[in-house]
Amino acid sequence: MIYKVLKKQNNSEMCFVCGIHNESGLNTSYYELENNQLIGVFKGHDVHQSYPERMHGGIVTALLDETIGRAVQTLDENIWGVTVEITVRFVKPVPLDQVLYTVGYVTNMRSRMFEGEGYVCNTDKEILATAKAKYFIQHVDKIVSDIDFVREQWIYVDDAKDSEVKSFDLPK
Ligand SMILES: CCCCCCCCCCCC(=O)SCCNC(=O)CCNC(=O)[C@H](O)C(C)(C)COP(=O)(O)OP(=O)(O)OC[C@H]1O[C@@H](n2cnc3c(N)ncnc32)[C@H](O)[C@@H]1OP(=O)(O)O
Repeated sequence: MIYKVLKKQNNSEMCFVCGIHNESGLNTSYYELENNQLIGVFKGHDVHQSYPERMHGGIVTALLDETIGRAVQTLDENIWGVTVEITVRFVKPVPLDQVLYTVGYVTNMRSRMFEGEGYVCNTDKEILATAKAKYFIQHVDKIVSDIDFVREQWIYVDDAKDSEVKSFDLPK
């Protein structure tokens, strides 16, 4: 299925998954899609490996955690959460040095918690890992208390290549 991009989400300064200045991180770019799903585009490198040529499962988990957690902002950009539970199924090895997608969406929204699901796939639409996760909703000033995170470290990155990113072909 092909889904149109509605909006690019911000990046952070130093988050392992989306931090633009985290040199060991994945530098993931996130786009909100027309079906309320969120897609992250990333590429792993040798610093992210477990066995040679495959991404570490903990890093795959971090990707899915962040992607599902961010997906809530496709519904309301002022909702922030912290993860309380995540379950991951590693379906196939996640390769390094190739562009891959991580997709997340909310499945259940309540007043203090939300739940969601997600997956990692390759550009041939093969699913490599899936996850379900649960988040506790908190005000961003409570999650990050010593700085104004949104004002100081939540950054819109206007990458030249973004204007070419108009849609994604996904498995579901
Ligand atoms: C930078 C880029 C950003 C990018 C954008 C954002 C993307 C986010 C994705 C990444 C997020 C992370 O990795 S966050 C990092 C990992 N996660 C964390 O650090 C969370 C650490 N845990 C905590 O801070 C705490 O446990 C809290 C805040 C979640 C809850 O503590 P608390 O406030 O003391 O409250 P507590 O009484 O324990 O629980 C409150 C209620 O929630 C329920 N509850 C608690 N845990 C669970 C649970 N697993 N499953 C069911 N229910 C639960 C309790 O039963 C209780 O219900 P009742 O009895 O009141 O009914």
